[in-house]
Amino acid sequence: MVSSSQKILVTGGSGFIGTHTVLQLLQGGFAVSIIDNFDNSVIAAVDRVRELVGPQLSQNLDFTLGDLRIKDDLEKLFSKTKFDAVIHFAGLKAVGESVANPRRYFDNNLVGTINLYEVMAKYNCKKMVFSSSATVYGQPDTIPCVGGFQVTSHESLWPD
Ligand SMILES: O=c1ccn([C@@H]2O[C@H](COP(=O)(O)OP(=O)(O)O[C@H]3O[C@H](CO)[C@H](O)[C@H](O)[C@H]3O)[C@@H](O)[C@H]2O)c(=O)[nH]1
Repeated sequence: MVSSSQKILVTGGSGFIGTHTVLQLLQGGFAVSIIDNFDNSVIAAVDRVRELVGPQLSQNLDFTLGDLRIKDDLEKLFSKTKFDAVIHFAGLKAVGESVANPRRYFDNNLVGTINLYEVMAKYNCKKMVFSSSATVYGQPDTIPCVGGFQVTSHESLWPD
């Protein structure tokens, strides 16, 4: 493995924003672990990241096929690796589907995130970047949204 300063767990790291983030992290000298259940991605996305960073930095990337709803999947990861931080992208995000099937969204997004927090706490991992959504701002008067915007009443269950 190439020398790297910190180890970051990226949940949902084979998804759209996840792969871009993993690429930047590897190029920035971090070691990265991805956990993803391939609900909305494929292994080819991880292979492409490896291709882009090259064989040397690829040694700093490992992948686990796992599901945040299954706490044991997280336990296995955290018990063998000390993570400096977690970046959490593993979530479902189709607004229409979240209204049609709220239980699926509750399980994936809420239960998965609670499991993640609990296992992080157990292993004393205290840094988390949570990827939220601009939909928490409803229909803002101006774009782009910035952090100080008021969070409004939501138009669907999903941002909640
Ligand atoms: O329970 C789940 C649900 C999803 N995933 C994975 O999470 C990744 C999510 O990536 P997508 O390409 O579907 O989504 P985006 O990268 O575009 O979405 C990102 O930005 C969204 C905001 O717009 C949300 O914050 C979301 O969590 C975050 O991944 C996918 O690989 C999917 O397989 C899991 O591993 N577990």
